[in-house]
Amino acid sequence: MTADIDTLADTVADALANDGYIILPDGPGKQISHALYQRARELSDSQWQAAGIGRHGDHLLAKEIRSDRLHWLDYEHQAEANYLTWLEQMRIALNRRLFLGLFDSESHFAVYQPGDFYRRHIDAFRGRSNRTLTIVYYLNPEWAQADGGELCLYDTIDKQSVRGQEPLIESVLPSFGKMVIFLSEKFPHEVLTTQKTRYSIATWYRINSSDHGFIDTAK
Ligand SMILES: O=C(O)CCC(=O)C(=O)O
Ligand SMILES: [Fe+2]
Repeated sequence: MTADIDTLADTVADALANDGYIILPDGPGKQISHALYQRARELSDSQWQAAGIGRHGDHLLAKEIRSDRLHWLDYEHQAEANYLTWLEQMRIALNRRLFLGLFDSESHFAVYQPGDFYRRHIDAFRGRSNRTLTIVYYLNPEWAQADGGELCLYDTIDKQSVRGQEPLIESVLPSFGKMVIFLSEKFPHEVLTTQKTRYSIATWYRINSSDHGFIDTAK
């Protein structure tokens, strides 16, 4: 497993340094994807919470912006623990290569029901967040173009473009096992309305912003 992580981390680090993002056909492997897909489907209604925006979640405002529901991962459940362990190995491997100072991570499942979306946003605002790297991992067998729910990534590298109208650089179908990794500050993105139930896991690697005796923990 470690050898695989190192090879993958080389590829990811190169892409992040050159382009700021990468789309991988397969993240931690089919076995982990299958276990997580099963886990997502088994979660009961009460285990999914409405998504907020911002770290403390303004739920009323959020409804205009996103309509998905979330479940945070932890080490209590085996499938979640396996993936969190993989994410930790990847975090350490990327730190060795890129010196990003990635300190910890937070991860949640998301479910989008037909009609759900997440409007264009940035996961981190310059100087105001410690979310540094975003990883989105898709758990949807048999996804077709007509099912919608694409992740659209926009480009901020072109300084000429008007804010909110940056050019589209990628439109990603949320197909099984696919993983998208990007610098959180650099890419506005959105989830187009889905026609089918859409499962994913979003992770943010964070830098440590603890100071003045305030301990900054994930979530
Ligand atoms: O599910 C996706 O494709 C992206 C989700 C997203 O942008 C987010 O949770 O911040
Ligand atoms: Fe996002």
